[in-house]
Amino acid sequence: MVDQAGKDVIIKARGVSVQFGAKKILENLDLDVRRGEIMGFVGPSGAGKSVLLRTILGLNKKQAGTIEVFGIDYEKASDRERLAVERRWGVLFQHGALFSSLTVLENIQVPMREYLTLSPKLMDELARLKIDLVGLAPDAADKYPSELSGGMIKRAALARALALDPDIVFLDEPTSGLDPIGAADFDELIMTLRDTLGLSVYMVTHDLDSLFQACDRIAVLGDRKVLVEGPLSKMLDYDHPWVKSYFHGKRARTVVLDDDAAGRPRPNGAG
Ligand SMILES: Nc1ncnc2c1ncn2[C@@H]1O[C@H](COP(=O)(O)OP(=O)(O)OP(=O)(O)O)[C@@H](O)[C@H]1O
Repeated sequence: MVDQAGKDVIIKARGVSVQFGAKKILENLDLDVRRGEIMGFVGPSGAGKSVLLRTILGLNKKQAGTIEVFGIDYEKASDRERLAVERRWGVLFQHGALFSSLTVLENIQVPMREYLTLSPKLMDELARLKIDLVGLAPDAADKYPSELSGGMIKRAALARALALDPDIVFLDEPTSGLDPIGAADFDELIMTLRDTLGLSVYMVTHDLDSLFQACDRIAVLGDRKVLVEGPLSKMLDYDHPWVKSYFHGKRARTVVLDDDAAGRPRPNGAG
């Protein structure tokens, strides 16, 4: 699948509607996510960012529309096709969601046990490679989640999301709860993974720093659909009350000014 710009599209949603009882959350929503990009999803609280993510993953039912991931309509797919799709995506749910009774190494091996048939020795080796990939020290392998800092939990959860070498990872508020330095480090890691592995990243976030620094494109959810999507420069020019107040608000100005002070170029032609 390629879009009008000739880019390879790995998630294509058309006319998606989701409601709970009488409450419409998403209505006639269209979306394209391209291969190899970090796409950030923002919007007011309750706009449906998590609902959209869960709907793409097949965890919520939709009332109308189609969603194709890697060209496969997950809802209509056979068990075999579903399995093939699930092996190509990784998910980092909000708050990390590691199993507290398992070590980091064992957590990372959960998807391996579910989807692959590997020897214990090979699984250990692979899990240790993932631990290294996300920048955790080797001794993190034998620690339990309760022994880790917030930033380490996020990295361990990311290592688990990467366990099957996915083409795309879904991240739900990955930097929430991290201090600014920890959050910036996590963003750096995500960008490195995109660059080195060609990973596509679907990231729900409230973090303006992440949007300004890490995202190639942004989609704003509001009024039950994607209000606007594109690079940051497009968000900055977009005439909608919420988009304006978010991208030109006091906090956004601080991010831009901090960037200027640090002499770093702003990505995507911002400002
Ligand atoms: N399983 C469900 N049953 C009923 N209502 C739901 C369900 N899941 C979500 N909702 C409702 O859908 C709306 C959108 O929720 P969602 O969590 O997607 O918002 P969000 O944009 O992710 O918000 P936030 O930024 O606060 O995380 C909310 O009103 C929520 O109460």
